[in-house]
Amino acid sequence: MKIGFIGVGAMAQAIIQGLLKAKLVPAENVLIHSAHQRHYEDYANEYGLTAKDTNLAVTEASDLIVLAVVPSVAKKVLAEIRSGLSDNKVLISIVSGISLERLAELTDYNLPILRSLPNINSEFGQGMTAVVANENLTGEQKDQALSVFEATSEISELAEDLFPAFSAISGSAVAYIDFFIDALSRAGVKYGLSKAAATKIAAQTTFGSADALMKSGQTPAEMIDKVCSPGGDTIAGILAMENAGFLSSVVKGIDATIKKSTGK
Ligand SMILES: NC(=O)C1=CN([C@@H]2O[C@H](COP(=O)(O)OP(=O)(O)OC[C@H]3O[C@@H](n4cnc5c(N)ncnc54)[C@H](O)[C@@H]3O)[C@@H](O)[C@H]2O)C=CC1
Ligand SMILES: O=C(O)[C@@H]1CCC=N1
Repeated sequence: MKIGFIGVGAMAQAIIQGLLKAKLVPAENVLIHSAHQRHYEDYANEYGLTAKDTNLAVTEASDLIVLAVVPSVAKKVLAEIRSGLSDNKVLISIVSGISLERLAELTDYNLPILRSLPNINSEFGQGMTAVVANENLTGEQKDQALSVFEATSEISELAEDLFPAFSAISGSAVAYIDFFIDALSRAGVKYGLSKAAATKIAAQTTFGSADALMKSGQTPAEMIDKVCSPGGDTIAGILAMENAGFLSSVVKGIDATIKKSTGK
C-alpha cells in the first residue's frame, strides 16, 4: 500500500511520523509533495520517504491520497489532482471545514472519500481522530483508509455535523491543554520552581490525570471530589478558579473555535 501526502506541514508530519513508528508501511511507500521543494525534498531524504515533483504525481502513484493543505488552497489542489483520482484510490481529507459533499463536488461524485480530523498527538500514536466515509468507501478499501488512523490514534466515527465540535475539543484542544499546562507551570515559576521543572511537573500531572480518569471509568467530577479534601486546599483553588471564570472562559474559547471553522 502506498500513502501519498499532499502538503507536508505540521499535521501531515505528525501522521507520517506516527505511521513510521507503527511501521504500517515501509518509509519509501510514503509519497510526498508540498509547496516548498527544498523543504519536502529534505524531509523525504531525512526519513527515506519518496518525494514527487507534483501533486498529481503523488496522486497517480498512491493508493491512499491524504489531502493535508490548509483549507484556502484545497480547491486549487483538488483541481490539480482530479484527473489522477479513480475509484480504486481513496481520497482522505484532513482539512478542517470542508464537507464530504464539497470534496465530491471538487473531484468526482463516484470517488471513495474519507473525511477525517486527526490531532497532532498522532505523532506518538496518541492521537484522536474523527472519521466519516462517503457511500463509495466500503469494505476492504475503507479498512485500508482507516488503518492510517488506527496506527496513529483512537478513532471516532462521527456524524459530519459534529465535526466542528470535535475539531474544537480535540484538534484545537491539544493547544488549549498545552496552554493550561503552560499556565500551571508559570504559576510554579511564580513560586520559585524553574520553568523546566514546573513544565515537567505540570505535564506529567496532566498526563497522569487523563490516564487515571480513563482507567477509573469515573467522571471528572468524581475525580475532582476525591482530590478536594473537606476544608482543604484544593476546594479553595477550584472556587477561586471558577470565580475567575474558568468554565465559561473554556466554553467561550470553544465557541470562538467553532465560529471560526464554520463561519457561523
Ligand atoms: N495542525 C493541526 O493540529 C491540525 C490540522 N488539521 C488540518 O490539516 C491541514 C494542514 O494544517 P497544518 O499542517 O497545520 O498546516 P501547515 O501550514 O503546517 O501545512 C500546510 C502544508 O501545505 C503545503 N501546501 C501549500 N500549498 C500547497 C499546494 N498548492 N500544493 C501542495 N502543498 C501545498 C505547505 O507547503 C505545507 O506543507 C489544514 O487543513 C488543517 O485544517 C487538522 C487537524 C489538526
Ligand atoms: O487551527 C486549525 O485551523 C487546525 C484545525 C484543528 C487544529 N488545527
